[in-house]
Amino acid sequence: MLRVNRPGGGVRVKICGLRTLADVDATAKAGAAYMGLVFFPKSPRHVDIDLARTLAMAAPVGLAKVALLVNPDDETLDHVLDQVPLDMIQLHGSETPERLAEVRARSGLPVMKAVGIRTAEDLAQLDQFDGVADQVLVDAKPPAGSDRPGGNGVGFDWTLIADREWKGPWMLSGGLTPENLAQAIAQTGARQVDASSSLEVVKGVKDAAKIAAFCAAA
Ligand SMILES: O=C(O)c1ccccc1N[C@@H]1O[C@H](COP(=O)(O)O)[C@@H](O)[C@H]1O
Repeated sequence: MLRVNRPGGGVRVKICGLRTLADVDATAKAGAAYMGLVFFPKSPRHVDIDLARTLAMAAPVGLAKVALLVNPDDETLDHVLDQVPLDMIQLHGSETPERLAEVRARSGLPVMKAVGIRTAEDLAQLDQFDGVADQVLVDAKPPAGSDRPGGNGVGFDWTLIADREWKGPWMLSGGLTPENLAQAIAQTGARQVDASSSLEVVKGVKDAAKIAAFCAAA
């Protein structure tokens, strides 16, 4: 079975939804590879441009700064790119492969595309982006009634991707916790993982001990 993003070391971690300098510090100290900044006003993890810039400027070398955007127009994209030093864009809306290519060209950055999975029918979406996006973020579909496309703390049936042969790099997310991470990795073969909700004391407020526990579990 071919698994492309298996560099041979440990599993790389993304901690998403950072909102304070203490979060950046905890994420760096725990050994995460990526930190995510959420630019989605309906999210409890939303950061405005000034805070995002402050947090990104505080990231040490080796901690990649990822901007999470949902169906951004060019004006929004340019504003974020002009103000915040970034290493990657995460598109978490209903962007098409064509829009992804535009965002990559406009930003000059690698683009990770989130795909929501609930049933086997959703795997067609993965086929659309696997090997096309610089990374695919394999997330759970939001539950009915949610006002955001991710960050809901829900998972999906990992057996749906257990035997998949990947064309490009990918990352697993959706309801991952320090407690279920080992099983998620064993079942899917993921070499990169992303979490947000389970690492909070209340929505939008990260906990350094939980961040450390998640990275240790990875
Ligand atoms: O975190 C959010 O609020 C958010 C808002 C809009 C789109 C995506 C969001 N978060 C991403 O969702 C996944 C799963 O998060 P969780 O661990 O289940 O809470 C994660 O990749 C976040 O980057």
